Amino acid sequence: MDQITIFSPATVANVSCGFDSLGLALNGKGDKMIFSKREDKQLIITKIEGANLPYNIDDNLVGTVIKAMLQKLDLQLGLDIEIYKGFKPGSGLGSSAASAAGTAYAINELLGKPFSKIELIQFAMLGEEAACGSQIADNVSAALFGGFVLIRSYDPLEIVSLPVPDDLYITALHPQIEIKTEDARNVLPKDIPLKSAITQWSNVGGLISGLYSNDYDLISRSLQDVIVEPVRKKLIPHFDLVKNAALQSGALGAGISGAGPTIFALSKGKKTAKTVEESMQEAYSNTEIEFYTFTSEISVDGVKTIT
Ligand SMILES: Nc1ncnc2c1ncn2[C@@H]1O[C@H](COP(=O)(O)OP(=O)(O)O)[C@@H](O)[C@H]1O
Ligand SMILES: N[C@@H](CCOP(=O)(O)O)C(=O)O
Repeated sequence: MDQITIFSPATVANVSCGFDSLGLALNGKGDKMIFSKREDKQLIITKIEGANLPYNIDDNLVGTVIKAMLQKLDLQLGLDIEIYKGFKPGSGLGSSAASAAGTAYAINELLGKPFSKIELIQFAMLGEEAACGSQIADNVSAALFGGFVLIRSYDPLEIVSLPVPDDLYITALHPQIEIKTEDARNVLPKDIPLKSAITQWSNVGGLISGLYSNDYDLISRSLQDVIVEPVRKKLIPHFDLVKNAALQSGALGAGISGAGPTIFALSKGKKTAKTVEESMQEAYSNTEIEFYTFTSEISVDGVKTIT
């Protein structure tokens, strides 16, 4: 194989209660990337559309992921790389993860699949580290596996695929401001009260149980974050306004997508999700900040080959 074109989905990390542990993949929203072998051994980013990102291979996390994979195999490979970003970096929708997971998947395909899925996640996590300083696995695992995922353990890395109830829809409102994941991690508390920890891990258990049993009321009661959201919401203008609008119009729950600023809501059924989207839009249209919204199914597919 001399060339591969892939699609890598946008993802929502944390899903309220599962900081660094839960993630889901979005349907239809994501990045396209084309990797073409070169005669020589150079890695060249030839095109970037949709975002202002570094062309220098050592400054773009795509280069970090490729170099780690080639080094592991003691190989050299020349590539032209085209990156078409479907959404902006710093949006809370896993932009760095879409690039990192898409690159790990594509290079593995070009090399004849020498690596396991867990190894691909580990390479993609190096890309996340290059972007935000931490080897987080939630976005890249959701992007590579598709659906809803749980990071059961970071060391050793263990990913569990969770069921996705048929009627679960996600709505998102993206205020047009950028929040770097690294900055949003720096505001987090180092210690948390035991009472908050108990509430949080009980909600994670409740959410996962609700996904397995298709129990939307249980999912709804569990979509709460008492640890991260109270701190990070201060970085997102009018967060409570949008969250309340989503909840009042029938959403099961709402919260910060990844590190923000995107605000997400989960709903049962497309009709409710559309009503929720309209309410979120209406609430934000009275503010000074530009935004866009969308409603999506949760994608059962992860990164995939287009051609
Ligand atoms: N291919 C890439 N895709 C996205 N971001 C990249 C890429 N290469 C480097 N970066 C850098 O990573 C940072 C974005 O990552 P992050 O803050 O985690 O945003 P997001 O939440 O969208 O993933 C930016 O500083 C950006 O310049
Ligand atoms: N668990 C991470 C997820 C960051 O997601 P992103 O899409 O904002 O990069 C965190 O919350 O810091």
